[in-house]
Parts: sequence; C-alpha cells; structure tokens
Amino acid sequence: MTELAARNVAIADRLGNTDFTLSPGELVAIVGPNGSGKSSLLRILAGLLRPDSGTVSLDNLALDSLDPLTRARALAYLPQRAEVAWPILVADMVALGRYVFGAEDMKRNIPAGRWLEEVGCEALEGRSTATLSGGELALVALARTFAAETPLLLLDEPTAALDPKRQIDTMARLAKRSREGRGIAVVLHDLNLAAQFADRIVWMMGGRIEAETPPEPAALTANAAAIFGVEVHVEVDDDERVRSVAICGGPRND
Ligand SMILES: Nc1ncnc2c1ncn2[C@@H]1O[C@H](COP(=O)(O)OP(=O)(O)OP(=O)(O)O)[C@@H](O)[C@H]1O
Repeated sequence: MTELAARNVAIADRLGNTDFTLSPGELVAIVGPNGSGKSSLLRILAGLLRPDSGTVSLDNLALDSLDPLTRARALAYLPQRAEVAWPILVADMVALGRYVFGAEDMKRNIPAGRWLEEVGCEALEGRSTATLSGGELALVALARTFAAETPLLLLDEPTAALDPKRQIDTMARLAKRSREGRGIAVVLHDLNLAAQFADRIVWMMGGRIEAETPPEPAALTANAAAIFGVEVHVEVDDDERVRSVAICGGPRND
C-alpha cells in the first residue's frame, strides 16, 4: 500500500495552499483551465518542484527525505511534453523506464515489446525515436512510464496527442491498472474522458482546488460551468453511469 499526500503545498503566485491525496486503486483526473496549476501540482507530487511551503509524503515519510531510488520505485512521472535529448531506439527508450532496477536488469534483454504492446505500439520497437509522430512518441513515453511498474503513476496529459480511439484505449488501460491496485493521477483537458474513466475528479482554478467530485452528472454540469464557463450535456446509461459528456457552448446571457 503506497499513498502519496500533499499537505498545504503552495508556490507564490502559482499555487495556493493545496491538499491532495493519491491512494492505491484509484484513478484521479485533475482538470482545470490553462494555467490553473495542474502541472505544478503534479510536479510537486513527483518531487520535481519544491513548494515554498507545505509537505509531500509517501506513506507518511517526507518525500524529500527518501533516496532517489526509493522514490523512483514508488512513483513514475510522465511530463506534459515527452522530450528525447537525442534519437535512440524505441526499445531502448522504453528500457530506460527500467533504469530504477539497475544495470543488470537493463542488460538482461528486457522485453520492451511487452510495454509497447500495452500501448498498442509493438510495431515501433525497432524504430528511432526521431522518426515517430507526435502521438507515437507520446505512447512510447507512456510505455516507458509503465515499464517502471511503480505503484503510483503521475501522468500529465497522456492523451493530448492521441486520436479518439487511442485516447479511449489509453484511459481504459489506466483504469485497468488502477483496478489492479495502482494509484494514478492524470491531468486531462477532456471532461468526457475524465467523466468516463476517473473515480474522482479534482477541479482546479486559479492555482486552487475548487472542488473534488465523483464523475456524476450534477457535479459535471455544475463544475463545467463554474470552472470552465461551458455548458455540458451529460448522457448516462441505465445504471446512471456517465456514457458521454459533450461541450455545448458558453453560458447564455439571455
Ligand atoms: N517556472 C515557472 N515560473 C513561473 N511561473 C510558472 C512557471 N511554470 C508555470 N508557471 C505559471 O504557473 C501557473 C500554473 O502553471 P501550470 O503549468 O501548473 O498550469 P496548468 O494548469 O498545468 O496549465 P496548462 O493546462 O496550460 O498545461 C501558470 O500561470 C504558469 O504561467
């Protein structure tokens, strides 16, 4: 059981005092307008950005007191823009996700294909990263994140570059991983994906968490209007589970 908790974390002019907990077995969507602090919060949780105040702990131990290896084995972070410093083989890029398990593990013919298969990109294994499309590179970066097999995953817009089918496939994969016991926080701009797959939606605005809600129609409608200023149409199935969320337009003034 691995739990990540931020308490009262803040960065001047960027993130107000914020509490956030990620528990095993849950898929949490973080949504909010551009510049509302989603990536900042995620980077703080990953230990990559030091808050001016507040604490981040992993199973009640201060994150910054843990050695980098322990931290890297507990949580994997996928940045908003996958960057590759220089072109390498896709298989090697994915194998780098195993870096936390040491050189021996990396030398042992790691089946990069296993994680590439998970993101539907096994055909790319022998390619250079320099030749990939934006979406392909995003999926390979996700495969590298999976390869670390950490109990916690922090993913910043993993679906932004993907076509509709791959967006759904990726979210379904994340939901499966969370059902298997991993804790996953994912920044999304797509309310439809958040509503269909997340257990909990964290709504951010102006550097604050304004609401935390289940993905239920009333909460979706109210927060889409309050946080984004848009009207949404929510369709539910017979069990009242959200089937889809469509953006209808801005609020009417008449
Ligand atoms: N290194 C930095 N120095 C100063 N301000 C920053 C820095 N990085 C981000 N900011 C500011 O902090 C605020 C929050 O940025 P953040 O990247 O966390 O937003 P976001 O919600 O992830 O946005 P987006 O949806 O556009 O990716 C923004 O106003 C941004 O301009």
